[in-house]
Amino acid sequence: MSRTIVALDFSSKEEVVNFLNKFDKPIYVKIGMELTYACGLDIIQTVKAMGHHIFLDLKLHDIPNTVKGGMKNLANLGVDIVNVHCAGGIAMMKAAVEGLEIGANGNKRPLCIGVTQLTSTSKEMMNEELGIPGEVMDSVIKYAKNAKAAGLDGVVCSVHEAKAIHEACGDDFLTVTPGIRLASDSKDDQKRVATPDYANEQGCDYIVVGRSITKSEDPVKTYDLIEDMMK
Ligand SMILES: O=c1ccn([C@@H]2O[C@H](COP(=O)(O)O)[C@@H](O)[C@H]2O)c(=O)[nH]1
Repeated sequence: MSRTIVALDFSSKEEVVNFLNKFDKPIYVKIGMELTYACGLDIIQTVKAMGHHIFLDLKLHDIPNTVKGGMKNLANLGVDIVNVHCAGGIAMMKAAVEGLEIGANGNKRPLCIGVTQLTSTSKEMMNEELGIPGEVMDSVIKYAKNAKAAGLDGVVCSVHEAKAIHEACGDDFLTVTPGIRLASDSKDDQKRVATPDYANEQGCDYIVVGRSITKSEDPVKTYDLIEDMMK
């Protein structure tokens, strides 16, 4: 299966269908808050009917009981991955997994991963604005270990932390890495960025790519180029 997850950060079903119609094979896509808030969860069935794999990126972050209830209702949508913010703590992450297991009712549950430090967070921002001292790496590793202790299947992190996470949490603990840019791209709002070849070198399990593909002149060509770099 493809290790490139394309972020469908669009605001209408029409844009999504036009974009996906360019591809002649199933791909892995990410449905986040922009698309969900515009189209509702029904968009999942539209994308699934086209044969694509789905990472539902709603980043749940609330008290444990609320996250458990939320996950119970996300478990049966047929998506492959869901997520929470690790900042919600171990009890909240455990509740997320419990909710998924209840909702899946004996069927295979979606994988659940935790967002560590957002790839738009720099060391300066983390230290000064968020009040978390030290290196981003240390905070990310702490969150990853908590996620593993809570029974999560992996984390969202930047490429720069993926290798250390595998060392700390094991090779089968998933690292899903956004903040991917081609050498010629601008960084936009992302801070901890890397190229697809570097992601591959660092052993990232999946990369998440949005604008570099969706805003490219030829999205399929750019997708294929990125996929080649991940081989
Ligand atoms: O730490 C994170 C967590 C999630 N994202 C999401 O990934 C894509 C990246 O899009 P680009 O256009 O390639 O920057 C986007 O949907 C984010 O919500 C992230 O970037 N960083």
